[in-house]
Amino acid sequence: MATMLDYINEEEAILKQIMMKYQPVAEPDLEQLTTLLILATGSSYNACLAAKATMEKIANISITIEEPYNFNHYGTIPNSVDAVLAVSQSGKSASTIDAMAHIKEKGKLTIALTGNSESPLSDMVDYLVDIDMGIETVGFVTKGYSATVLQLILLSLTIGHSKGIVAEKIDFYQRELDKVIDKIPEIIEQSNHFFERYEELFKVSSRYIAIGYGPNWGTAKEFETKFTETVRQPSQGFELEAYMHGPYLEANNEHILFFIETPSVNLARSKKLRDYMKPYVGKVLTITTEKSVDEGTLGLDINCDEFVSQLALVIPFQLLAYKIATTKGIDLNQRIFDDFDRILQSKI
Ligand SMILES: O=P(O)(O)OC[C@H]1O[C@](O)(CO)[C@@H](O)[C@@H]1O
Repeated sequence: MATMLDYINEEEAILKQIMMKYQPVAEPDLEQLTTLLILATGSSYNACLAAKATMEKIANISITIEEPYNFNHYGTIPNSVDAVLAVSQSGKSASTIDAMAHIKEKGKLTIALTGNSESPLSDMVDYLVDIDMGIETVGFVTKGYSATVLQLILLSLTIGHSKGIVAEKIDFYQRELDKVIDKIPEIIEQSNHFFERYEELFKVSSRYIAIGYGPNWGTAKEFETKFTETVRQPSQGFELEAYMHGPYLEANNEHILFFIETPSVNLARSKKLRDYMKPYVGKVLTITTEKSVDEGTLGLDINCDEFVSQLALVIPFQLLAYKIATTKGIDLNQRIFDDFDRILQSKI
């Protein structure tokens, strides 16, 4: 039976294959695109949040991401929206399918990004992008998450190309993406060592928090989803400034705080919060694309653009989720809440 770890180890090959196949083609449908509404839930929502700032920057577009169920019941589509993109790795999330069926009637350009070309989503839309990540049988998705982030960034390169955005920008991002993908095996190894260093602490910890900014707000939210699904103890991901508006008041010595950092105008603010919080929590750990400066830092040492750093920085959290769950004695192959989908029908 394939495990989460098997899929984490496949990420480099899958992402490389996606990069190799990618050709920026000008799509007439995407030429006028300036405002995009995205519908996605769970890890797919987090992947969209992680890709949002990068897509906006590359393609000169503005993006809003909505939870499909809420949007379907309470949302409205502003006239300014040019296209609606549904993202679902399995293609089976009922809320995403239902919302898209309604949107179809509104006459907007519809796009789907899914790993399931047999899904009803695929037939429904004007423009289909295959996540092209092969099979992932483990519900706690890892390679599918990373492939979704990459495909979203590549979609923005296609949009940018269709809008006539200069080729240098496309070349630059393709090179940056290749650089990060090449580093994946090393990141997995570094993350393993980091886990071993803190295994005894992780084994007994009961509250986990991750704080990120920009594209890594999405990484923090994916940490939250992954830890909740696997470690099954209170875990929350916050945007840097949002943590300072209430959540810090909960801090105590049972908390492990992960700071997700990469060079940015926001780095100094993250460091300031990190230094402030240190005496009030059990442990402050940093996961950064920079070099390690102390034992509490997992420094990936990748000199990459902030807008592709989310592809690197999520991998330690995927690995830690698997390893911490395992060291706590959780058997991730053992299905739980087996009747959930039958009763709640959140997946078709
Ligand atoms: O991307 P999909 O297939 O729509 O799934 C969304 C989410 O649903 C779940 O499978 C269960 O809620 C999550 O693990 C996943 O992130």
